[in-house]
Amino acid sequence: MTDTLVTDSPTTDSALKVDSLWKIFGPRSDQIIGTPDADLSRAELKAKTGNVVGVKDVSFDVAPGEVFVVMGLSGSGKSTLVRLLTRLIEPTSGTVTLNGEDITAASESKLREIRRHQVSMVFQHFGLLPHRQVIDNVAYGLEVRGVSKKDRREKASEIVELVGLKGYEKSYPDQLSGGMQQRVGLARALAGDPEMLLFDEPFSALDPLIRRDMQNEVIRLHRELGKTMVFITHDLAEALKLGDRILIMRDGAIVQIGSPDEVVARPADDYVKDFVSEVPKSHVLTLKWVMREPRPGESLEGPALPITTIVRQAARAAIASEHPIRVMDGDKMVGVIDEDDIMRVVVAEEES
Ligand SMILES: Nc1ncnc2c1ncn2[C@@H]1O[C@H](COP(=O)(O)OP(=O)(O)OP(=O)(O)O)[C@@H](O)[C@H]1O
Repeated sequence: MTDTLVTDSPTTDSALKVDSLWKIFGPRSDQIIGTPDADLSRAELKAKTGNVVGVKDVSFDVAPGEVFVVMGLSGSGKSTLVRLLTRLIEPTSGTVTLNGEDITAASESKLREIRRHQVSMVFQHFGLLPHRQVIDNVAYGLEVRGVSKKDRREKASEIVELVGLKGYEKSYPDQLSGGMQQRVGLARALAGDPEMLLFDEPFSALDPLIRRDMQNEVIRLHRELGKTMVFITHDLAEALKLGDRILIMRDGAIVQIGSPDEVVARPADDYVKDFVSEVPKSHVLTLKWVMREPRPGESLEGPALPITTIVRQAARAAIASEHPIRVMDGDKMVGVIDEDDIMRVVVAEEES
């Protein structure tokens, strides 16, 4: 979502830190971790013990303001993982730390406080209150918190405008399209000014065009508000579009964590490779992955572009310039790229 290449674990303090998190469903689920059975595949464990691994030894860090996407097919454990983050489901083992607070050790009252003030969730089926107008749906969380009617209406109007629903304050949910209802859901999540937003496949039921609008809306809101976001999806294109980094899950475990360009350029295994095979490479890869050393005698007078530029965005400059583009990492030239190099990426993606 940003042009910044986030490769390693964030160096800033984490907004969210997940450490060796497990969720096993079934009988005696707490007696599996640490035994050889924990190494069995999900199917083998189920056959042997009747337990199902929902989330398997998952660790990751999310930096403040980062958009972190968790992607996987149905059954890969995404919903379980997102619910573990606020302990809507109890972990079997491991820890979740939110803004320095150990969620796994928090009391019930602390958890309620965190869910009300620090983290908001946006679901596919948002569960808007049908007999309440948009404005009161948006203000609902503030009402629960005991904010006065005047103050919560004021805040809710501000947020309604922010998500593009101005004029619909007095409508009821069933008078709105699916996309607009999801905007109400977004507004409701934002009204309490949480530090983090958790999205659980919020746009999966929307038509493709409306879905695209909503994705753009998330990008815009992130730019304006800078909130940390954890976004769950089964859609790779959505993951690549929204994520600063993407965690790919399979059978409850992590297959790869990386920035969109890393995942596409260096898939961790055949599973990810298969996933990304249809992705238009020139839309995702940055110059980092396609630049080369200058050839002897080659002109170094071409325009300079940052190494984080997406290939497609560099194409116009490459075509317009007689000289190769200089690829810059800060002030340092780290390589060059010309029209032919870019064409090679585009042709390769057409062939695949
Ligand atoms: N309460 C439960 N009891 C037993 N097994 C469960 C429970 N909840 C989830 N599972 C199992 O855990 C695994 C992960 O499920 P989860 O719903 O987290 O996956 P998902 O990636 O979110 O899939 P989907 O997109 O279909 O919801 C699945 O095999 C599922 O059957």
